[in-house]
Order: sequence, then structure tokens, then C-alpha cells
Amino acid sequence: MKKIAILGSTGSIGTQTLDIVQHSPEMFQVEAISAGYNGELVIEQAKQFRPKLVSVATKALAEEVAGQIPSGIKVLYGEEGLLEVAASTDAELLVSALVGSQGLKPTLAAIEAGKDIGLANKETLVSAGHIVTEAVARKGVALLPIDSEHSAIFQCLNGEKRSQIAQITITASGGSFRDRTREQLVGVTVADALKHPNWSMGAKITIDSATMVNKGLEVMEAHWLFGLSYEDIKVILHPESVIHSYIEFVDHSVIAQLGNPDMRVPIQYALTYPDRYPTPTSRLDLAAIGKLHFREMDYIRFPCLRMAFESGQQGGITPTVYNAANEVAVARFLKGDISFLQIENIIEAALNEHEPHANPTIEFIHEQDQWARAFAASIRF
Ligand SMILES: NC(=O)C1=CN([C@@H]2O[C@H](COP(=O)(O)OP(=O)(O)OC[C@H]3O[C@@H](n4cnc5c(N)ncnc54)[C@H](OP(=O)(O)O)[C@@H]3O)[C@@H](O)[C@H]2O)C=CC1
Ligand SMILES: CC(=O)[C@@H](O)[C@H](O)COP(=O)(O)O
Ligand SMILES: [Mn+2]
Repeated sequence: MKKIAILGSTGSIGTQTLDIVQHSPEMFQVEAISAGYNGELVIEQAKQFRPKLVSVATKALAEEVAGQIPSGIKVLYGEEGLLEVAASTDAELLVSALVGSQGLKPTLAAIEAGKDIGLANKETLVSAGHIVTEAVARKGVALLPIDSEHSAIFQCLNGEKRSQIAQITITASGGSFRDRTREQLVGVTVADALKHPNWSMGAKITIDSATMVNKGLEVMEAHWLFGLSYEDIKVILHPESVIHSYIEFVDHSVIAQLGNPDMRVPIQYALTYPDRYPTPTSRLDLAAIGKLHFREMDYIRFPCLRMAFESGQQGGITPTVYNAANEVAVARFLKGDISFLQIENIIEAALNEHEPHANPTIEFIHEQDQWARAFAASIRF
């Protein structure tokens, strides 16, 4: 039985992780879970999965939750609660599925505590890739990708030598506004932006898919996960999200990983790696699908992807700034405070304003993350 902990148990990845556990209860034991503000759901999860530890965002909610779940389950809150869920229990593996760079500190704490990581929270690697990968190597833990594209590449790499990769190609669905011109993006609504064509995900990543920031974060995530230079990472538009990504090797042989768009497949693979077991998902029927489509990526239509490549290539503190500015810009868009196209204006302004800095310490990363957030929040149009 594998003992796991989940950061973000009430989110899209968190609930799908618990769905996997529910499907194979003999395989997993949930030691600890963390939620933010969804008290009702975390109470239900605590009753069903009986973890030893639950954490929520605030003290008031912790008190409310403690009164409604079986006695004996410890309830914590805030950053201390996240750190305890990540690092303090007997869990062997942490599913890191908070949204945003708030996942960085608890994910690092879990690594330092010797736990394997199932990584959904890509912002952690974007914001502090060199710190996270150094800690992973020093502690000898496994960093197992949950993000569908990175799970695909990881699966394609089984038994292959990384030195024999010519390039990897990450597929992008194009998000909710794939077929609109830039002119047609003026005045789009939050509700429209939240309609992803293929995946049901949290609000922040769904907006990131529409701006193509998600693909930008994934390019930087792939750089750190697979040790690839940015010249060897390509992005292609693939509207169906059936090919999750592929690798071309030096002999021009190409290996791809395919499947219906369902995150429970990569989540379970991270939980059970290197073994595979049945999942409660549907089988891929290529004959029924008939055709798959591909298009060259248009970096003028999607400037956030261009800025992501530039930020990754600049390295140092720049990806931290790109990510933090985007997090604030997306929150402002979701609140109705700015328009869709102003998300990219905010990222660009933060990148222009920041001072590049190579090899930042974790303290400087946290400081610059805060600087970029304050800057992105201060911009008026
Ligand atoms: N969803 C998907 O299919 C995919 C997601 N990812 C990545 O996985 C991560 C999670 O995404 P997703 O599951 O969609 O996001 P969701 O928004 O659905 O879930 C986020 C989780 O984080 C919790 N949370 C948010 N704010 C706080 C806070 N201040 N304190 C404590 N907990 C908090 C939420 O709690 P609550 O709801 O209780 O407030 C929720 O459990 C992201 O980094 C995303 O990019 C990667 C690939 C696919
Ligand atoms: C499911 C998953 O991994 C998401 O990150 C997905 O990739 C979003 O889709 P697009 O960013 O390709 O629209
Ligand atoms: Mn993805």
C-alpha cells in the first residue's frame, strides 16, 4: 500500500487523485490532505479517506472543519498546515497540486523530508527550477510529472538515453480562443475564457491555456524536468489533445504518447510508477476519432509563449517574474478588473521593469516573486 499526501485535495487534480484512490483503495492510503477554502468538500474527503492530518486556509475554517470530522484527525491551517501536510506524515509521495507559486515552499519541504513528488504544480519548477532540481538530486527522491505533456515525455523516455533526444515537441490545444484572431480577443468574457475545449481544469490553468501561458510554463517545466536546452523544445498546435507530446531521437525516430484527455491516467502513473494498473478511464478509439490535426505555432498570435521562451532562455530570476506577474494578472482578469489582452500587457511590463539576476537564492526568489506581484497589481490601464 502506498502512503500519499495531497496538497490541493479539493482542486481539479486533487479530486481526480482521490478518484484514483477510491477506485483502488487496496493500493493507496491517504495520510494527509490540504484544501484552501472549500470546507464542505474537505470535510467530505476527511470522512471518506480518514487521513491523519487535514489543513485548510484559515483558522476559522480549521475550527469549523475540526468540529465536523472524526476525532483524532489533526486539523491545521495556513502556511504551517501546508508544510505539515507536505512533510510531517509517513507519506512516501506528495501529490503537489496547489495552484501557483505558493506550492514552492511545501514542495521543497517534502523533498527535504525525503518524499517522492508527483508534480502537478508547474509554477514550482518555473519559479525555482534550479533550487528544486538540486534538492531532488541531493535527497535522491523521484520527481514524477503529473502534467499530461510531461508525463507523456517521461513515458516516451522509458529505456531511452536522454543524450539521444534530438528534440521534444509539446502539444497545445490552443485553449478556449484557439480559432480567434487577436482582433476577436477584444472584449472576450471570463465565462468564454473558462470554456476549455478538451480539459476540465481549475480556473487559473484554464485561463493560462487561453493565453498560451500554460504552454510557456510547460516549456520551462520541461527544461528543468528533462535537462533540455530551449532550442530542443518545440510547441505545436494540436486541437484534439490526443497526442500528449512526443520525442524525436537523433535517428529521426519519433515516439509519442497518446490517450483520451483524462488527467487520471498521468496522475495514476505518477502514483504507481514504474508499474501500470487499470484506470477508471475510457479507451482511446482512433478509428472513431478519424483524424488528428496539427498546426505550426503562431508566436505573434500568442505573444505570451514567445515571452516564456525568452524568459526561460534569460533564466535566473526572470521566469519567477514571468510567473508571478501572470498569477496576479489572471486573478485580476477573473475578478473583472482587467481585460483578457491586458494579461499579456502586465507580464510584458513586469519583464521590462525587472532586473535580470543569475542563479538566485531561494530568499531572492521569494522577494522577487513578491515584487512582481506588487508591480502587476499596481498597473492601471
Ligand atoms: N487541472 C488540471 O487538469 C491540471 C493542472 N495542472 C496544475 O496543477 C495545479 C493545480 O491545478 P488545478 O487542480 O487545476 O487547480 P484548482 O484551482 O482546481 O485547485 C487548486 C487547489 O489549491 C487550493 N488552494 C488555492 N489557494 C489556496 C490557499 N491560499 N491555501 C491553501 N490551498 C489553496 C484549492 O483549495 P480550495 O479549492 O479548497 O480553495 C485547491 O485545492 C496547477 O499548478 C496547474 O497548473 C497541471 C496539469 C493539468
Ligand atoms: C491537462 C494538462 O496537462 C493541461 O496543462 C493541458 O495541457 C491544458 O491544455 P492546453 O494548454 O494544451 O490548452
Ligand atoms: Mn499540461
